[in-house]
Amino acid sequence: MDRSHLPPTCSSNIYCHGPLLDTVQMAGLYNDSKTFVDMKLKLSADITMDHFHEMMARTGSHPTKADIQEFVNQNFDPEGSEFEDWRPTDWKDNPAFLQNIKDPLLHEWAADLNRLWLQLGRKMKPDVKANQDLYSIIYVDNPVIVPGGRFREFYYWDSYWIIKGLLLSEMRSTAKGMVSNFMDIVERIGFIPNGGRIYYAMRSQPPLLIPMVKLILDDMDDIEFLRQHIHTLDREYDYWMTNHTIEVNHNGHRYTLARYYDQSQGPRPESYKEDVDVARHFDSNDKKEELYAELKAAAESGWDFSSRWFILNGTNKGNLTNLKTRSIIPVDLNAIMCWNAQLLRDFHTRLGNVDKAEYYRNVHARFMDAIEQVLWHEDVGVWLDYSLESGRRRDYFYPSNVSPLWAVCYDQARKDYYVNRVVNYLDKVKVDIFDGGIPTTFEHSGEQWDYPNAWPPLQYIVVMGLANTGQPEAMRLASEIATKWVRSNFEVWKQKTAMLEKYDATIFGGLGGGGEYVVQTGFGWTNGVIMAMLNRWGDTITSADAFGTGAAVDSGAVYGAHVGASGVATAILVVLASLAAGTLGLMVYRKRKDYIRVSGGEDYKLLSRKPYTELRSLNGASNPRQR
Ligand SMILES: OC[C@H]1O[C@H](O[C@H]2O[C@H](CO)[C@@H](O)[C@H](O)[C@H]2O)[C@H](O)[C@@H](O)[C@@H]1O
Repeated sequence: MDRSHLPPTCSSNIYCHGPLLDTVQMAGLYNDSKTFVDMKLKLSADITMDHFHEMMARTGSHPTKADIQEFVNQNFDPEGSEFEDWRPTDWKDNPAFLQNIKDPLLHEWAADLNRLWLQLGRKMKPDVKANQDLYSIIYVDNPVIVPGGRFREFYYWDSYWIIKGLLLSEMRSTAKGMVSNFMDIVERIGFIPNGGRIYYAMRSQPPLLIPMVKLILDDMDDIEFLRQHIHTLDREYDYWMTNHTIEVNHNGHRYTLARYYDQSQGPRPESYKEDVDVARHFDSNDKKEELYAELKAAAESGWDFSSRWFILNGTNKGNLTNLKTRSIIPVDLNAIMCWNAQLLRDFHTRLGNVDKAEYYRNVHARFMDAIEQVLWHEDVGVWLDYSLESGRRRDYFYPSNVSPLWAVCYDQARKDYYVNRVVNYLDKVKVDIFDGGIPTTFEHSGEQWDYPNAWPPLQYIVVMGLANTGQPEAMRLASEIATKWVRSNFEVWKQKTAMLEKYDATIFGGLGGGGEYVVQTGFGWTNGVIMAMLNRWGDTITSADAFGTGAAVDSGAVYGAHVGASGVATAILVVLASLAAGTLGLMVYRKRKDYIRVSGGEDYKLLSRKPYTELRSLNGASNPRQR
């Protein structure tokens, strides 16, 4: 397909396309390509371009790395220059959900996580609004909680779990402010970009704004907020229906289903060199542009990158040159679209908009049917992604295969049947054999959304999807997975005093890795997911099993086994052992709290006795020139 008529990733000839971006990014000045595109211009874009042309003329268009570094130093301020100090005014140190957590170590940890919001808040300087052209950050009125590390701006789908956590922390005005920002952005841009930077403005991320509003309404029941923004929610949904759906012919019927897509030219500015290097594999400009589109569509999915989007001879083998994201119908995106339609139906019903409610009832029914007919597989007992290339299912394990449970997009009249089949499926693929959580896939490609990495949002989708069915076997499995996840995250916290964006499913307390940047700390969605799990299972999860090992065995199961085998005396011993381990652990844990680790680009650095307030400035100093 000819893509030459498409716009660049944004109009800025500094941050999104053109010779300056190409020259600086291809010089590889920084360990992380995102560093440069997050820097602030010292002077206007025009003057900066003049300086760039002068530098090119002076060097005969062959500048050395030192020339380019000098040009950047003279014309740009470091990344992070857009923020001013901000302490969330609604933060409190003892939100009620902490009382649900019985284990003393986990209780203390949850209080620490609550404190982490103070490090992850970002408020823009007024100058960003006045001089937007000098910045790549997209101006928003209200402060936001960011994921952390290199992710200094809002991220669309991350915000769902961040808001979940904020509401547990009773930071209602921060949570509502973030949702208000999104409403404003939909009105200004027409949809929500992948993240809060102009270089993300031609692609989105999994559409979770409508579920975010549901979180807000469940917490505050603010019908006026809903009334004020309902048209914006309609608009966001329309954007996805218009730009991301496709007709699928299946068994003689036509179904409308959603996929990730891209409508821009060029590499991702924030990973420019990485994309250009992969594109060298292709000889024509058209083929390179096709690759860039697949890379950007994969980034839109939130799973950047994964063998989930590889198609090679009909399989999921291969590498980034085999990306075919746009040719795959993903279960989770369609489950979310279906869920959104149901939520919009409910919202309009509450507001008395009968016609709109009826419209969304129809949309929801069509998604339910399409998901059932095209994505559900009776013989496998689960939903599977679908390849538009082959017209066949992709029978590979992904946690997203069970996302219709989370989104409640299956026939409720046959709930027990679906839930039993899905529990059997999870049993068959042995999701429970991993010590550190559920892996993203079973493919070891080296990409970050592949084996052995385990990601917080995926654990949440599986766990809450199972738990919310109310079916005993599903709830037992949910509590088992949640216990394992909490303990493994806690193990990392004990070792590094850090929450990570991803972990290693195969190792209890293992760190995630792979992909194109080092594992990041912070971390917005990780904190939100742990808080949600502790809130729900805090009365039963213990930080270690009865033997104090923290091994990935559900404590309830261990307790039950002992009661069955040796009677009440053993049970009492087990409980006493747990309490002793908890108290001892708390003492050790308190001692360790003098240390904080941050990701400093290459690896963890131990920074002894740094108070939390310094963490933010340390995180902001990831520019090598500043170290
Ligand atoms: O810079 C590379 C990519 O980084 C982001 O992706 C990862 O972090 C996001 C923030 O936590 C998360 O939403 C995403 O699922 C991760 O894979 C960014 O979203 C990508 O667009 C970007 O290319």
